[in-house]
Amino acid sequence: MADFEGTALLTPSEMARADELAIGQGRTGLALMEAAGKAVADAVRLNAAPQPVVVLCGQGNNGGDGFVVARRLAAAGWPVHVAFSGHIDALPPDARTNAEAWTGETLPLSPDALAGCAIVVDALLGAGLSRDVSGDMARVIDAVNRSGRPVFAIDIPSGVDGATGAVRGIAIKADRTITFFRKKPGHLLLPGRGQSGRLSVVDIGIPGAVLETIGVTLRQNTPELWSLPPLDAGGHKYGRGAVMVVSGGLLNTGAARLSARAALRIGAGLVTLVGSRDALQVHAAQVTAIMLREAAGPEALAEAIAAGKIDAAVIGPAASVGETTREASLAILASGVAAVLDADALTSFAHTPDTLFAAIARRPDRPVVLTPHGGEFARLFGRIEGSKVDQARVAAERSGAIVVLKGGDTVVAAPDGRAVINAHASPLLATAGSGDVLAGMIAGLLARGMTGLEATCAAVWLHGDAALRHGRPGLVSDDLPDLIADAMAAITPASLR
Ligand SMILES: NC(=O)C1=CN([C@@H]2O[C@H](COP(=O)(O)OP(=O)(O)OC[C@H]3O[C@@H](n4cnc5c(N)ncnc54)[C@H](O)[C@@H]3O)[C@@H](O)[C@H]2O)[C@@H](O)CC1
Ligand SMILES: Nc1ncnc2c1ncn2[C@@H]1O[C@H](COP(=O)(O)OP(=O)(O)O)[C@@H](O)[C@H]1O
Ligand SMILES: [K+]
Repeated sequence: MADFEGTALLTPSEMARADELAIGQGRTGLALMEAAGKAVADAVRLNAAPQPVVVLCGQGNNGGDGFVVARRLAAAGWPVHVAFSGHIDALPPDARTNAEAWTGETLPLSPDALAGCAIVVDALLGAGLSRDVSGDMARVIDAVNRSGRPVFAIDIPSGVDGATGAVRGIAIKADRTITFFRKKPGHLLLPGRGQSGRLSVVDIGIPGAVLETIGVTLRQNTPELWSLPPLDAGGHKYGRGAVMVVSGGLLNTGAARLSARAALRIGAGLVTLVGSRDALQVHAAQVTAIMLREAAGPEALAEAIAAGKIDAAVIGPAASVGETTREASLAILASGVAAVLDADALTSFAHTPDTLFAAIARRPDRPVVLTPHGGEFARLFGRIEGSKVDQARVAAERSGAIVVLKGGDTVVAAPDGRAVINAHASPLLATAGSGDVLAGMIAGLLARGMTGLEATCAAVWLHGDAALRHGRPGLVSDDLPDLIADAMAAITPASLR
């Protein structure tokens, strides 16, 4: 995976380390704080003509940034007051310096401090959030959220956990969040993403090189992380890879067909639906470019894989839960082709996850991708503590597979600990069958020869992009495969299409 550092996500403790490293290289904490406060003050000033602002300052360096914002807005002629409860003496040194430099009005931190202000700057809590918000601070946050006034959050909306995106008790609902150096997982994971509003990242003078020392393993999913394989002028369909999708039975064929259409659209050279004769008769009435092959039972599947020179297989969409799907999944895994296990294939191993993980471990040379939504994840992996990123990472390590923990904040994790958060998606995807499309897209890119993590991240991003392209209500999963072409075109230079 390309190492594009702009996509790096830093947990609050990694950010503190970045801060330390920058200070070790000659920056001062005070200069970083000044740059942070300036960036926020500039964002407020760009937004509107001067109007009354309240800056809510907490007891740490986030509050220190707030005092810088207050000073700078006041110097620019804006009416500003600060709301702060606590002892200036108890502030960390840089925050204290800035609190002492503030010569304007300071009110106690309470909902009354909002009176008469048109804009709120939230500098209550940032990376130092360490417990649930309660008491006076909770009351102020509640009053801000009810006030309807525009809120600029410094670093992260107060009350949102920067590592997990969780709301700790209560959190500011910001219109804009200005963070420093790099985004934090809590800006992308839900519900934190929803609390952050429009997010901007500003450079405050921390050198990018510190990322190498920190050893970042979490990134945001963007096209900078992967590239689609170029088409070869002399290429033929076999060179673009063959995908097999295992069909459900007579009355459950639609899901596999969605996967197959998606695999073909994303560029696999050949796609074959395999299943029982009666299921194939239904498919035959629906598909044209997709091929059909009768194969019932694990031996027949293995033969179909060999005969079709299959590169990647999908099993799970409406496959039915139980012995048949379990055995078919094991046959696919034993064959050594790249495999995407979705939906019923995952649930079929709910009581025997170790059988699945052992089958994956037997052929470590090829990628296996598991694509559970939250329910399927819990059935297969049980309860795992921590953030969505932590959970996906533990599951990937335990299973030896790339795990796609789906939802509005899909996390992709690899067994080696690399993980990616996807925020490029639309809630329109919460519709029956959209996961089946994703499974087919991943398989299509695996068949085209992309590595496991790159294929998976690319498919997740393009899947989200396809839904965003629909651009209006009423998306059904049948629409998605046909939107993939435009999604791919938008990131492919014309010369390579
Ligand atoms: N790391 C960096 O590179 C930089 C950090 N800066 C700012 O510094 C912030 C981090 O500063 P700090 O580490 O001092 O942390 P914070 O300012 O986020 O807060 C720490 C303080 O809040 C208290 N606290 C924690 N949870 C609480 C809760 N639920 N209710 C009430 N009080 C609570 C803690 O006891 C501590 O006193 C960043 O978010 C950013 O805004 C900037 O000044 C620029 C540079
Ligand atoms: N609110 C949401 N915002 C963005 N994407 C979503 C949202 N809800 C679901 N999705 C995506 O839609 C797909 C749904 O997959 P899944 O739950 O397996 O559905 P199905 O089994 O019906 O195909 C996943 O890719 C998931 O990440
Ligand atoms: K904040």
